[in-house]
Amino acid sequence: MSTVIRARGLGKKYRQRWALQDCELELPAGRVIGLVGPNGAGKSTLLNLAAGLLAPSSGSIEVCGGPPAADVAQLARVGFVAQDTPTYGRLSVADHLTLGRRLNPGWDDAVARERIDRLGLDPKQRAGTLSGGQRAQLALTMALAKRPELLILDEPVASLDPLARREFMQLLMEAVAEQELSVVLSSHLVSDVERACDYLVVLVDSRVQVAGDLDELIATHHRLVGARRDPATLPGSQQVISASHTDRQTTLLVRTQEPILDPSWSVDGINLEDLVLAYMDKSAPVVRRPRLEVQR
Ligand SMILES: Nc1ncnc2c1ncn2[C@@H]1O[C@H](COP(=O)(O)OP(=O)(O)OP(=O)(O)O)[C@@H](O)[C@H]1O
Repeated sequence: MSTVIRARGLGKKYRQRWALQDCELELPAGRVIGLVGPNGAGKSTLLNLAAGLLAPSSGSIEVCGGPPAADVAQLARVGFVAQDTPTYGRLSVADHLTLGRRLNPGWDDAVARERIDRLGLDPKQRAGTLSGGQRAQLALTMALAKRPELLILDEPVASLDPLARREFMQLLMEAVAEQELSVVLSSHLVSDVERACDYLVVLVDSRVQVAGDLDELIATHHRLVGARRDPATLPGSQQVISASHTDRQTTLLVRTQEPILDPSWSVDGINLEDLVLAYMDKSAPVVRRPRLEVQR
């Protein structure tokens, strides 16, 4: 398995406050990786470090085998769409493609034109007069036409309506099917991750809580419901991620590779939303639990 992003003890501090801490990641190439977490968790910070727009305060990060944005070749390997899907308001759609062609050695003009055509964008229209959804699509088209090895998307659909969001994700998934591409996509919408991603990283309060293959994570996490019990009495092979109790009943979310044989538990599978919320719960004090949007 080759690695597209490798972080070792990575941290970023703004003045006295850590936005990202002790980050250890080994993200596999050729996957669509969902980076999920509540507002302020550190997602943009991690993605900006990966894009080379920020320098680490501690540790190191490697992208596509080298330091981010270290030279022209490294810059060409990575396509980045920042959170506000930036475009040049006074330039037309066609001007954007000309700019892309001049700035990027591996630019694929056929891909860019075909996508603009398919999206029904008028090449003469200024980017400043496009709708939010069209601007996001233009930014994605620019990033894809670079033919990057890694595409980094920072909450690309956050400001889009559900239809524009779906169209954006559709275009992305088509591109992933057509090009050999690794994608890291941040979102606080579980539904986007569910639809698009096959690998998950959950980031809460500046720390990575869990990272892994999505199917494997879902298969190894279970909800246990039974008579009230101290979670500390569970076998060592069962890691308790979250626990809640009533007077008589205990509900746990546990991670284990092994079958749960204790007949006193009723055992259920979980979905992605349960998984993400459990890891948020695990890291957050009850009084200030972070918010995660679950939109369908
Ligand atoms: N330039 C900056 N100066 C000071 N603090 C910053 C700066 N950028 C981010 N932060 C802080 O770092 C923390 C992480 O921010 P970051 O933008 O990485 O989170 P996020 O998970 O992307 O949030 P969101 O989902 O709201 O975009 C937050 O507490 C934020 O206030």
